[in-house]
Amino acid sequence: MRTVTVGTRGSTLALAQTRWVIARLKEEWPETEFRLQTISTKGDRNRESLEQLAQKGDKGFWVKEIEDALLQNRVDIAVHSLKDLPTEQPEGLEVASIPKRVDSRDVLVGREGAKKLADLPQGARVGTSSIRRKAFLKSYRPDLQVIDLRGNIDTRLAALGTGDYDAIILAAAGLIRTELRHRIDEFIEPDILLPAPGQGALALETRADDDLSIEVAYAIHDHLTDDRITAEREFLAGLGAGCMAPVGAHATVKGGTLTLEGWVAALDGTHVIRATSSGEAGECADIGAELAEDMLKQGADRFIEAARA
Ligand SMILES: NCc1[nH]cc(CCC(=O)O)c1CC(=O)O
Repeated sequence: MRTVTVGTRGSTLALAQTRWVIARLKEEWPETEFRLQTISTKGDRNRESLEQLAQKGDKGFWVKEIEDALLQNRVDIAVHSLKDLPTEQPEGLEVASIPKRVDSRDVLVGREGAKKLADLPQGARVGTSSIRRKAFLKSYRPDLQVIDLRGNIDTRLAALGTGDYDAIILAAAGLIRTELRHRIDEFIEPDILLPAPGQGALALETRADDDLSIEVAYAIHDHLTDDRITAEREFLAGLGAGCMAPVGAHATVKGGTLTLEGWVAALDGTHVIRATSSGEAGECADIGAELAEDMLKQGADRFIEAARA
């Protein structure tokens, strides 16, 4: 029996999504043995300074050590939240497979009596560490106090219990995958809070010359998800931005036509540039690149620069 080692971070979410991936792979490859290997990343160890890491241009702080393990043959397939994976792969590695996406929306989890974004009292305290969520929330409701909230899902849910926050905003996918769907009070529609590029999707990364692992991973590839996230990520890359930018992107496909919506915001939410672009789903990369160009012409670069400074 051949053995494929699957590597991921040690967080509850990383483990849940990797167990799901292994179960799906096992269905496709019943004769293969899958071994789960956890790897700690800089992002796991430096929770306090993610913004600093991002500002130094250190984009891969959730994935670097896992990519090293791939390159050194310690793991064969790496499972990442696509949202955390830089838009370019290092030499020798590739994204071999994009499994079917779950819900890409952001959600609100509230305290007693604070169960919907629109119904939060004037000046309510909302916890999130994402500058994208912060900017879009301030644009929608300038009265809200957006307060920094870091850590993994368990830490953030626990913070809600301390009374320091009226509500927190998280990705639906993280709660769904860790069997915490019952904690969701509101799914926030993309016309209010446009999700991060790739949110709710996973990426299976392999060595570019490891044909066997590529074949194994590709068995759970989902073409529709791939078209959508390709458009979203090309948009992000075209803006010259990374996962810590005030940028949202969300693609949908209907009858072969892909529609990509993109937003770029000022950090304080006082300005949001919004645009959409559509075309044949097969042209997903071009649709993303064109939307980025369009947004840069509209002055989006000053907001991306401001976020970097
Ligand atoms: N940056 C952390 C991160 N990376 C992926 C997810 C959620 C799962 C996903 O978007 O696929 C989260 C947590 C969150 O944003 O609430």
